[in-house]
Amino acid sequence: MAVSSAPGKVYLFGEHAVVYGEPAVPCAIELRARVDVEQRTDSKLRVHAEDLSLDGFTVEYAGEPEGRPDVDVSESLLNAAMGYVDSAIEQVRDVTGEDDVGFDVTIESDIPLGAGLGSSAAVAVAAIDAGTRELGTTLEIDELAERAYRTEHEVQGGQASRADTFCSATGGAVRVEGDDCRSLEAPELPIVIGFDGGAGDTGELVAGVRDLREEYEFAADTVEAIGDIVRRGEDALAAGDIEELGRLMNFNHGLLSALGVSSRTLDSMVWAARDAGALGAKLTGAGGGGCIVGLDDTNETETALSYTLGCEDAFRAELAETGVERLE
Ligand SMILES: Nc1ncnc2c1ncn2[C@@H]1O[C@H](COP(=O)(O)OP(=O)(O)O)[C@@H](O)[C@H]1O
Ligand SMILES: C[C@@](O)(CCOP(=O)(O)O)CC(=O)O
Ligand SMILES: [Mg+2]
Repeated sequence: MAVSSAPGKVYLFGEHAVVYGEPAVPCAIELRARVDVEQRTDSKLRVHAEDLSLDGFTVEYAGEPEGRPDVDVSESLLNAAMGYVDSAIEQVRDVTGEDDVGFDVTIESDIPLGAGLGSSAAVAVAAIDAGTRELGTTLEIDELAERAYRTEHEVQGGQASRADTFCSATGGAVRVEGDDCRSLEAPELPIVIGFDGGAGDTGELVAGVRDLREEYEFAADTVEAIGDIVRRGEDALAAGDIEELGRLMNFNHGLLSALGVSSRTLDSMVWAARDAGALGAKLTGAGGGGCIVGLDDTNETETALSYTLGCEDAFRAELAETGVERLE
């Protein structure tokens, strides 16, 4: 058996725009997905994913060729739920050339699903890493990140960036622009997260921004303006200017909101954080529902969020210095 874990992330800046070649700066956080992979004697794939709960059902499912789980939900919901693991295992088969190999895969994760904290990337990175090691191949981190990116690309309907997967594989703060992925020096950041208990469908939200960009020139300009914010943000990060970082995060949230990916609860958590004195606050990840990220080194934001209608959980997040961890 091989066991790997990989962290989730928050976006300081640049989600969505990064899909169209603008830069983005995500930052790995100490919430992890852990994946155990054990080779089977047959070619079946069985996935135990106790956290995989969508619209109130929890499944232990077997991927192809054992068939779909017997649960009463739509095919598309099920595909969205199972897609990342199935596709990660396909990458393991592809990179090792062992097309007919079967696995038992067990996933345990601290990262809420579909909430913008990169659970999909963490699961893909950890699953590919453990799966390849189970077959005796240890991938270089860059290759691992690339393979995990292909998983996200496939499941998100052909549109994804390398940001989440590179960040999860390497840890720390990173900068991603197209296929140029690098690590950044980052100061200690007082990260606070608010979670509305909900989720957004990454593929759908990405498609929504794509349609807007195609229809309106000003939406395409908005995406480019996010790129400008990210470039300013990098300077602020390098200078350790947290106040400027906060202002830029606020601006970034406004533009994401204009692109239609915020929600009432995300907006109210963002405002609660700002009213409490956060230096900045924005949604993180695909949006639609899920998490916001704020910067505040006092307890005020966390406290204010915990009293905010629609906020289910508020907590501080530490930067994860290490990306993938090879546990067994
Ligand atoms: N603990 C888990 N077990 C199984 N699959 C998971 C787990 N966490 C995440 N996933 C996969 O990732 C998907 C959520 O990814 P996504 O919509 O991109 O949101 P995010 O990456 O922001 O959490 C889930 O639908 C599921 O397919
Ligand atoms: C919206 C996007 O920029 C980030 C999605 O992040 P998450 O899956 O919501 O954590 C999509 C991508 O970069 O592939
Ligand atoms: Mg994701």
